[in-house]
Amino acid sequence: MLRQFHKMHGLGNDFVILDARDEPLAMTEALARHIADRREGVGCDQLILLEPSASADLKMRIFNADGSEVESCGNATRCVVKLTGAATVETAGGLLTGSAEGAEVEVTLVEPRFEWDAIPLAYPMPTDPMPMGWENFDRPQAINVGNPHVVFFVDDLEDADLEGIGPGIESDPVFPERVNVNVASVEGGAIRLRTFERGAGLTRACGTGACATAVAAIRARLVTSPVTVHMAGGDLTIAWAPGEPVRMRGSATHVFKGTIDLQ
Ligand SMILES: N[C@H](CCC[C@H](N)C(=O)O)C(=O)O
Repeated sequence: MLRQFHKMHGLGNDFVILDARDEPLAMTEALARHIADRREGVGCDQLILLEPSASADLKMRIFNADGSEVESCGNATRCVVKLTGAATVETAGGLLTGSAEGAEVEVTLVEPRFEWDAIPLAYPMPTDPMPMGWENFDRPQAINVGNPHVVFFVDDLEDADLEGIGPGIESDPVFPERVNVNVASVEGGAIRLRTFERGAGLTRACGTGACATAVAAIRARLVTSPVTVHMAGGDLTIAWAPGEPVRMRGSATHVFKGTIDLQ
């Protein structure tokens, strides 16, 4: 069975987007893993499936490269808004709004959650910061921005062994739904960020990671809103104040349209 797809990326965090609004497509973890495979499939960090929605212009389902279906994806939301012109997007992490403004896309995500059971954590504990450590990464803030994140602030980002320590934190039993791992430094009023993503590993940028990290830095009075977040793939501008949803602005790039044989 041949299906058309769009290949897009948000700051190097790349996606295969399948539009199933007119022609349903039964997605499985195995099929998502196959499409995301960079040798036997098309290759992407996340597979994005568009479906009809009763509450928004469309529904966006997100599957990590390991096949796991998750609640939210910031970079992909900008790509979907740019590709479809949708102004409202239903996701498992909440109802999002977006608009394309020239070369950039502005997306409003959800209001961040901070309670232990909203992250979620396996048992009650403070989340600002968590009284826990993993080797030389300790006392992170835990924040849910539609999906779960922990944020570690360090002095030397290059020295942080995120590749080595990330997998153990991602799958620590204290995170029953696993977690996205963010390590950041604050320099000159801006944030530099690296993210080890749940279900995808190190990516060149993470939109929800940038949102969670900006919220953590604003709460800790390390920066003021709006704040620029620098990542390997490029920059996002994040705005937030307590009691508000998080707003993200950045690019979204269409690379090519293709056809895949789903057998
Ligand atoms: N790995 C994330 C989903 C993709 C998030 C990221 N690509 C973004 O731009 O927000 C999770 O399991 O919650």
